[in-house]
Amino acid sequence: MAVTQADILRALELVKLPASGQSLSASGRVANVLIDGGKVIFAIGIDPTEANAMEPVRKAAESAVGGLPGVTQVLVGLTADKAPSRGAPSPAAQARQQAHAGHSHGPGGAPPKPAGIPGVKQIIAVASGKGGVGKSTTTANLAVALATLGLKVGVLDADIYGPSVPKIFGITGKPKLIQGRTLAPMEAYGLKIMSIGFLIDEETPMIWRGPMVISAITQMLREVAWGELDVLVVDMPPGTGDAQLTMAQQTPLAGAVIVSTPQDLALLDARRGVAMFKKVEVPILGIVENMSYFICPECGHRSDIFAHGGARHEADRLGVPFLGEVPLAMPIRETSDSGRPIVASDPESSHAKAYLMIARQVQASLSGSKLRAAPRIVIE
Ligand SMILES: Nc1ncnc2c1ncn2[C@@H]1O[C@H](COP(=O)(O)OP(=O)(O)OP(=O)(O)O)[C@@H](O)[C@H]1O
Repeated sequence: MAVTQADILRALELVKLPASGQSLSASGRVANVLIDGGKVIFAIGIDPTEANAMEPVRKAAESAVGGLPGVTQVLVGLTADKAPSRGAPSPAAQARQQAHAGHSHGPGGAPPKPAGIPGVKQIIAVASGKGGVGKSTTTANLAVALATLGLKVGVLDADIYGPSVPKIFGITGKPKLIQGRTLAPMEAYGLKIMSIGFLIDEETPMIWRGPMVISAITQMLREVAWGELDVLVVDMPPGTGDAQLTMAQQTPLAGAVIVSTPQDLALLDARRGVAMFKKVEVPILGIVENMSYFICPECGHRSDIFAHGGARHEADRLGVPFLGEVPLAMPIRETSDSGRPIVASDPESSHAKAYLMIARQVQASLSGSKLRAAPRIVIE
């Protein structure tokens, strides 16, 4: 007999919340229950600050529901997309409201910063205000370029909506479990690589991917044997919604690179991206203008099809560094889509040199910044 929502809630009565001892079913935190034959997927609503404390609850919920007759697979995610049922809005929602209202955090109101990853010196995010602007291509080439400069580099593909890093690096297969829950990262071009694409199957419904962000990012950051890294480059999900904000809050970021194309609409989204990171007090390392101008593959002629230079202008306006421009060029697309990022496969090309210039600037600003310090809490 197929499992029902009532069966699931009954099983979750046995799972207790650490602080109150209340049962998970009674807490009203269980949301987005999807039942597909023997497959059960649901989310547990939390404040982003509770992510670590609620991880054991998530695991207990998974095993409680996994024990029900007829259940073959269970996926449970912690989500801050939905405010928990305690009346107060989640910090993610508060931050978003403040972003709209143009307020900064009040006294003591800065969100607590997550702990760093042992062995990983600095973590940077590559983000974009909207999809399809070349964020993953930039992540991959920037990572190879940073390695070319002599750094030990890892790449974490946290783009829950379209994990494309495995394809860009030509990686197939699954990472190996090396101890308990710890995964060995995959390797390519001297980089350590982990992707959300290795952890969720392609059929996971889109609507459920947002709620997965906290548990997915926690797992990929803390349950992967990264070893010693100078820099871990995180390919963020595109956009500036709650999922992205939560991820920016939950990751101990030293800074963020924003990728934009030169069109006005993309720049508007890039501005939102800058605002999002500023809101959670992550320094903006700079803006990259991708697909800045077009190089004709036949004659090498350059055309500024989108009136290039918009991102440089926008960076000036926002008072953040402009890191450089990358042309819309066939070899970039071909190498990226065939698993050989151009900085690795044609390091002497002008395109690879554009990424190297960006990497040099990123390295320079990182060497001037340590991992984010804990926030200063002011009590007035
Ligand atoms: N500078 C460039 N020149 C030519 N093609 C490019 C360039 N940058 C990216 N592309 C191509 O554009 C497509 C989208 O790029 P990519 O996947 O990097 O974007 P994205 O912003 O990460 O997208 P998504 O939001 O879907 O994750 C890919 O086919 C990629 O090869």
